[in-house]
Amino acid sequence: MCFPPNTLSGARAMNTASAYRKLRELLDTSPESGLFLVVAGLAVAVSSTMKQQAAQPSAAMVLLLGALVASVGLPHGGLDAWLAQRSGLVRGAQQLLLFYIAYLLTAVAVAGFWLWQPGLALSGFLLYSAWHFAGDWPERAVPWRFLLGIALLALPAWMWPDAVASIFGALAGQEGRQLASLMNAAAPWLLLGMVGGLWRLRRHPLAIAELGVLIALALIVPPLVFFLVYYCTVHSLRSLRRILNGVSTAQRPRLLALAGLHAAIAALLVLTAGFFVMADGNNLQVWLAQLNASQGLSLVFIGLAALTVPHMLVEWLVARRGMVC
Ligand SMILES: CC1=C(/C=C/C(C)=C/C=C/C(C)=C/C=C/C=C(C)/C=C/C=C(C)/C=C/C2=C(C)CCCC2(C)C)C(C)(C)CCC1
Repeated sequence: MCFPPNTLSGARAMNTASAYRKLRELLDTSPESGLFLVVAGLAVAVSSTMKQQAAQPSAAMVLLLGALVASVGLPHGGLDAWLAQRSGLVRGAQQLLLFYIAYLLTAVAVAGFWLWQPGLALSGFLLYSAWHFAGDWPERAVPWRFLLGIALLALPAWMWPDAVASIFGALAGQEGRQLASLMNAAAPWLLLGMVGGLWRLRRHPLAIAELGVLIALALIVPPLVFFLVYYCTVHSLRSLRRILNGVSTAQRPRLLALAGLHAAIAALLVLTAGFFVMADGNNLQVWLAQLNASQGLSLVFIGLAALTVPHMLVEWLVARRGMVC
């Protein structure tokens, strides 16, 4: 079919305008996606100068990891007690106290299991994280949700085998290194399956864009940078936004303060537990001054693994009562 030239350019302009309007609408409902795309672009630009040092995570990188996880990542779990109360799972002060005790005991049990069986604990952590992270997108069918999450976590081990082996080695010794090489071998096949499964998200262009950028990010930037960009922008902020969307504007500052308070307590508890396990008779000041990158990684990731289990349990119990989190 032929059009006079001015009709064609008019049609093109209308298409561009409506695509732009659609993109604005999508980003308005999911502002963290816009932030993620910008931060991901910056991470790619910066990491081109970082590649060599990043093979072994440095102390500075681990310090940044700890600071960002504590300040941006932890708060999304800091509303678990509030969610439990709001959904009716927990009623009254006595049940709230029991909730806190159960939450802490579950976290301590996971950390204890990690110290006893680090290889198994790391494998379990990767599996339940894969399930948990895939919940950030609308895919709900069990095999695809697992595939999506596992592929995302395996991708860094493909292009960054040494860095991932050294991180997993710090977390679980030789078994951790073996797991990294298993993930390195599986990553291309998982990627193939994941890309093949993306058609299931065809009605969600923003989800496809995010996953496409995440795949590129996992392959281009060092593993800890990939984790930080995804975890802090997409995972944590999305989870907070979903909760805050369900309350009035007036309630939001109080909820954010509550999330921050719980995050600070959780970070302090993880540090205290780390001190008791790792200090080796040193006082707090000496222990903190001597903390190396490998111990810092253990503190952050074993701490996260321990908190993730009660966090996921609360999410599951609350979702069964019809609440979004
Ligand atoms: C409520 C409460 C509280 C709080 C809580 C919280 C705050 C929580 C949080 C939670 C959370 C916040 C969770 C998280 C999660 C996370 C995750 C799940 C992660 C994962 C990761 C991974 C899996 C990674 C991997 C890797 C590596 C390691 C290296 C590189 C590569 C890669 C990336 C692969 C407390 C205790 C105070 C008390 C009681 C109650």
